[in-house]
Amino acid sequence: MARYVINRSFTSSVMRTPRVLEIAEGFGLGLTDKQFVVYDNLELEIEQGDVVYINGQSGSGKSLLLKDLATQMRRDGLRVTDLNEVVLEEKPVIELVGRTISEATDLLAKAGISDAWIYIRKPSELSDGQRYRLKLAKVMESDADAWIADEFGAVLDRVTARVVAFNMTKVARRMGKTLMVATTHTDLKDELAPSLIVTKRFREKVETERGVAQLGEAA
Ligand SMILES: Nc1ncnc2c1ncn2[C@@H]1O[C@H](COP(=O)(O)OP(=O)(O)OP(=O)(O)O)[C@@H](O)[C@H]1O
Repeated sequence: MARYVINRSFTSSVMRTPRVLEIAEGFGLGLTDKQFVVYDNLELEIEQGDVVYINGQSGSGKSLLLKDLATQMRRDGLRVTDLNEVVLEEKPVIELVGRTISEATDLLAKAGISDAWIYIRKPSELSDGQRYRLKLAKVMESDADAWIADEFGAVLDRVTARVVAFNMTKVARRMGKTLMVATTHTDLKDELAPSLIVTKRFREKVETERGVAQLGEAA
């Protein structure tokens, strides 16, 4: 079990343009620098193989948390594959994952792609949602210790998002990977069967819920 401590705050300084000054005057806003705290000594214990589901409204701090966890894990010597860092070569989809065609179709199916027309297209010819799923297949192919995906399933219709969440959890648990996803959507709890749910509220408020599912339950 590794323990991570997250601290994050920003000092906001406002650029005093004529329009800003007019707005400030009109709405009675003070323009002195203010510090706002996003995380204040948040302690998280994450075990290898955990599924971590990070929720919260837009701007609440989900991406910052994922990035900090990834940084700390890498500092501890863990290998982390981040969906945001996946670069797609401009080749047919079927060439981009797996060592064989059957491995490729299997990984793609788990990521929600099972259409032969998509297999033969290049990434630039895919929709955002198709590209996102292709990146998920690349993440599932990686032999890293932890997989992270921000905006998880955000560009997918909700049925596809649920199917992909279920498959990804299953693969991660089978392979003993730590899976950490962040999204504003709160509808993936059943499919992800997370071992840890982090709900980020505004300012530094955070709720955590552990033990929603034990390793292997979702498989
Ligand atoms: N470099 C920065 N300087 C100042 N404030 C920042 C910086 N990076 C992030 N923030 C602020 O920190 C807060 C959390 O940002 P974060 O990107 O983690 O939100 P999020 O929950 O992932 O949002 P979304 O769902 O919209 O992607 C936001 O209010 C954002 O404005």
